[in-house]
Formats: sequence, structure tokens, C-alpha cells
Amino acid sequence: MLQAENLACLRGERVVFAGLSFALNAGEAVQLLGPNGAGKSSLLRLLAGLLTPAEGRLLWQGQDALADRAAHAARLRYLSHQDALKPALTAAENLGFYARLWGGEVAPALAAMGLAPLAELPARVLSAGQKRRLALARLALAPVPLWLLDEPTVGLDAASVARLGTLLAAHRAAGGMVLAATHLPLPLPGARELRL
Ligand SMILES: Nc1ncnc2c1ncn2[C@@H]1O[C@H](COP(=O)(O)OP(=O)(O)OP(=O)(O)O)[C@@H](O)[C@H]1O
Repeated sequence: MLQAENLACLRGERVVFAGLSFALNAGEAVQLLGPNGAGKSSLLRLLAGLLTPAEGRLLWQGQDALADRAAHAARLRYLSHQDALKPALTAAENLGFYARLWGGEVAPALAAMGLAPLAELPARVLSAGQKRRLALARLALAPVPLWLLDEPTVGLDAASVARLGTLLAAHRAAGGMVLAATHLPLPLPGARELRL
């Protein structure tokens, strides 16, 4: 279980949010909602261990999640606004880089996001939506319990949103947790809403 207790986040000199508490159990999903600048991306970065909370605690199975940042990083996938692709590498090579880090098979992960026909194209020639799909295909590599997704469906066509829905459903059915910031409807049936 992931538990946030009384979290506060400072960016620059400003308090972005404070007194934020929630819990996420195996198989559960939360959609992070709120206007531009409300702190959704900041919360995801904080949950990913990339920002330190100004106040409060983040617990994983009842223990301080951020005491060992490497152990925390190993239990999550964080997808930011940026697709983090190397433009000169092909789609398959980009995913292969992460497969070597995390384990998993490149071909089924590409297929999960409908990218098999584009496997040998350099990432620089992919369209915006295809780049987003390639970033999302990382989720289909080795399983980890916690997915933190920042506006995952921006630029995706309907078929790709449905493919992401399949990945999300399988992840949750296996006990995985999802926190996703979004301004768009997400394929996350039964997700709770957390409004910042
Ligand atoms: N490095 C930084 N230094 C100072 N302020 C920052 C920094 N990064 C973010 N902020 C501020 O923190 C606030 C929250 O930003 P954040 O990106 O978390 O919002 P968001 O809810 O994800 O917004 P959006 O819906 O536009 O993606 C904003 O007011 C932003 O200007």
C-alpha cells in the first residue's frame, strides 16, 4: 500500500499544496485532477522520489518510502510530460535500452501499443502520438507495482487510448496501482478522483 500523510510541496518559494493525505491499495487507481499549476505534476514527481516533500511522509507498506530512493525507484514507473526518447535510435532500440535496465521483451511491448510496424524507424521521425505510444510501451516491459503517469493520453488516437486501457486493466488485475494526472477522460474504470 502507498500512503501519503499530510504532504506539502514547495516549488521555488511557493506552497503548491499542503496537508495532502491519501492511500492507494493494490489494484486501485486515482485520477489527479485540477487546473493548470495546481500541482499534479509536482505531486507525481514527489511520489516518484524526484522531489522531497516540504512536510509530511510517504509510506510504502507502512515504511518510509523515500528512505531508500533507489529501492523506491525500482518499484515504480514514472511517465512525465516528456517522452524521454533518443531521436537517433529506432523505436525497438529505444525500448531495448529500458529492457536491459528493467527486463522484459521488446517485441511484445511494442505490439502492446501497436508499434510493431514502426519498430525499425528512428524515433525522430515518429509523429507526436507515436512518440507518446513508444513512451507508454515501457509500461509493458517488466511489471512493477506503481505506475505514475502524467497526462498519458495527450496526442493519442482512440485506438491507442484503448490499448493503454488494456495495459492499465492488466496491471490493476495483477494488483498494480496507478496514479494518473489528466485533463482528459482516461480508460481507468472505477478510479477515484483526487482534486488539487
Ligand atoms: N522548478 C520550479 N520552480 C518554481 N516553481 C515551479 C517549478 N516547477 C513548477 N513550479 C510551479 O509549481 C506549480 C505547480 O506546477 P505543476 O507542473 O505541478 O502543475 P500541474 O497541476 O501539473 O499543471 P498542468 O495542468 O499545467 O500540467 C506551478 O505554479 C508552477 O509554476
